[in-house]
Amino acid sequence: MTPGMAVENDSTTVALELAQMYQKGVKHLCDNGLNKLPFKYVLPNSDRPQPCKLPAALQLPVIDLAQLCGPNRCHVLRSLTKACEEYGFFQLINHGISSDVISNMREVSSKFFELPYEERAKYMSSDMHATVRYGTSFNQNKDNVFCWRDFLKLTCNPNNLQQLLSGWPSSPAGFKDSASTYAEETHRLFLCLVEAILESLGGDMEIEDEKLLNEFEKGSQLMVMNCYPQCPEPELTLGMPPHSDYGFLTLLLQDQVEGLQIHYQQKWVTVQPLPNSFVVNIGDHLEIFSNGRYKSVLHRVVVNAKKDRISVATLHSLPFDSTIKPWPKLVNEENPRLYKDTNFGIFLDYISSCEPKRKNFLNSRKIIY
Ligand SMILES: O=C(O)CCC(=O)C(=O)O
Ligand SMILES: [Fe+2]
Repeated sequence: MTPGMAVENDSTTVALELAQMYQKGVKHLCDNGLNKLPFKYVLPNSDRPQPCKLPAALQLPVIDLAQLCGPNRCHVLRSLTKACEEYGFFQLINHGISSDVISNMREVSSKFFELPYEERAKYMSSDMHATVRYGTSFNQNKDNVFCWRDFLKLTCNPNNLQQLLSGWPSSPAGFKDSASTYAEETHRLFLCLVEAILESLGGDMEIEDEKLLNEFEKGSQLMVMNCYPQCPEPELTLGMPPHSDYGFLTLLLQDQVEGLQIHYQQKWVTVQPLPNSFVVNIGDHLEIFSNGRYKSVLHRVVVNAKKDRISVATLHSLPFDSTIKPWPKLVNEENPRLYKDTNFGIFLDYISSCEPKRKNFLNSRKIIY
C-alpha cells in the first residue's frame, strides 16, 4: 500500500466513525463534551437564523377554551377564525388538562432523554412506519446538514392505544402511564378544537358532519417529544428546519425556554412561551380540508447556548387510511377545489423518496389550473 492510500483509508475511517457518531444524536454528542459545533450541523449562511439584536417577539392570539365551551362561543369562534386565517397558530388557555398530567409528561420526557444512550438506542429505527421511533435531526437518513435535535416519536392512535403501549419505553419509571394519559387528554382536547374549527368553517353541524367527527374520534395521533440540548454555536444551526406539520392540528407543549419561531409577514418571529398553555397550529391536512382557507404555516426551532429545551407535540388527523380532501361544502363554482386527494400513504412515500423541505409536500398536492 502506498503512503497516500494509507492516509486516504485513515480519513475514510474517521469520516465513517463521525457519521456513525452523528447518527447517535446530539444528546450523545453533548454528553461526550463539546465546545464547537461539528461541521455536520453548520447550515449554509442563507439558512442560518439571522444574528438579529433582538428577535421580534410575537404575542399569538389567545383562545380561551373555557369561554369557547360557554355562552361566549360565538364570540370566541370569531377570534378562532381570525387566528386561523391570519396566523395559522394560536395559544390555548384554560384547556382543562390538569397541571399534574402536564408536569408528569414534562418529567418523563426530560428523564427519557437523560437515560444512558444504550437505553434510548433500543428505540432507534430508520423505518418511517415504526410506531416507536427514537432518532435525531429532521430526517437523519436524508439530511445533508443535521439539525440540533433528538426526538422520540410514538404512534398513539386512540382506537388501539392499549396495544401500542406495549412497545413504548418502560424507562423512566411511569413513562407509559404518564405519556398514555397525556395522549388521551390531548386527543379529547383535539376533538373539542376540531368541532369548533368545523363550525368556524361551515356553520351549523349537519348529520354528515357528525359522521366526520366520529371519524376524528378514531383518528390518528402521533406524539413527538423533542429534545434540543444547549448548543455551543447556536447561530450556525437550527433545532428544526422550516417545515409545516402534516396533520390537521398540532398541539404543542413547550417549556419556558424560547425556541419556536413562525414565519409571519415574511419574517421569522419567536413565539413567547405562555405558562399553562398549548401552542396550536394548523397542519397540511386542514389546509387541504379547508380548501386553502386555513393555511399551514412554516415554523422552525432555534437553539441556544445556555439551556436545554424540551417540547412535546401531538399531531392529530383522520384515521391513517382515510382520504383527506377539501370539504365538499367549501367547494363551489366560485371556490374551485384547490387540492388533490391525499392520505398518509402518499405522504410517507413522498418523504421516503425526497427530502421534505418547507411546504413541498403540500405544494405537490395542489391542483394547477
Ligand atoms: O419544539 C418546538 O417548539 C416545535 C416542534 C415542532 O415543530 C414539531 O415537532 O413539529
Ligand atoms: Fe412542527
